[in-house]
Amino acid sequence: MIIVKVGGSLGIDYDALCRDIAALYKAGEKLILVHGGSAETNRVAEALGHPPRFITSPSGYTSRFTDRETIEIFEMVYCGKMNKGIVERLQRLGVNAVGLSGLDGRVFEGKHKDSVRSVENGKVKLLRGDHTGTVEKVNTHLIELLLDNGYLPVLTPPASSYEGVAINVDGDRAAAALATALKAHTLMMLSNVPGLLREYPNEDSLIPFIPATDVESYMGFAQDRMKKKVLGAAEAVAGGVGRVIFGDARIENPVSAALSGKGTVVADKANAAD
Ligand SMILES: Nc1ncnc2c1ncn2[C@@H]1O[C@H](COP(=O)(O)OP(=O)(O)OP(=O)(O)O)[C@@H](O)[C@H]1O
Repeated sequence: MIIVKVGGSLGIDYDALCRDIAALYKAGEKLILVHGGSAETNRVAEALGHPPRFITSPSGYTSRFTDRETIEIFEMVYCGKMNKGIVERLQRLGVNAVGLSGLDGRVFEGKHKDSVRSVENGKVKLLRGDHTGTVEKVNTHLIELLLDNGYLPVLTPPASSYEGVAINVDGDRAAAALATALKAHTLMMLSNVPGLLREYPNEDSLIPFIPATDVESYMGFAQDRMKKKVLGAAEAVAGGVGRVIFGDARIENPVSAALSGKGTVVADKANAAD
């Protein structure tokens, strides 16, 4: 089982990604696709007159402040335009893809965090009315039903809170929780960079390998949004996933390239070249 998480940053080639996924699926590979949609959400939010607001937590993680209006815009883009765009591409390629958010069948569940701490001008502020959380539970039953019947699940945030409220969750960590729950041998996180860069944004400074026992010590190379990917990778390998690969989604055959070892591979030495 391979879990492919593709981001929503500018430059990602969804046509190339879907062609590659369709070929692998037809060759008998069991795959699940998880996707983001951040850049398009920012664009639509601006156009609707409700521009995005990003906050930095005291521990240095960046996230989107998600009030009720923002979660509705988020759903329009992630569950609507992005999810159906990918499902349509896969259907055209003859793959019976089914698009679901974490709310559907409560595939992704977690605790609703209504207030969040944000560092602004050196001061910590408490902001209320946030619709965010972290995936704590993955309900694999619906996913297994789909996989067992030949469908390819295409999943996206938001998740469901335990009370059934939509919550914005990080897609990388949701994919890590899914890979752990399904005991996937490979989780890949594809984005608009070749992998984890030692000197971001210098693309020649790619870190090719990170030992699974030592992921946290590479956290210092990741800035802003990349931190969640490194955190998700650490969670996945700690949860028993064989290897995590940070790969490039701007290229032809992005999944096959990552499978062949391109990008940053996080694994025990033994699993690195599965
Ligand atoms: N050391 C680093 N190596 C590589 N990328 C880095 C590094 N530090 C920061 N980044 C940034 O992290 C970004 C990837 O994270 P981002 O969350 O934007 O991607 P995504 O997964 O495509 O988005 P989405 O939230 O829509 O799923 C890169 O585009 C890059 O700008």
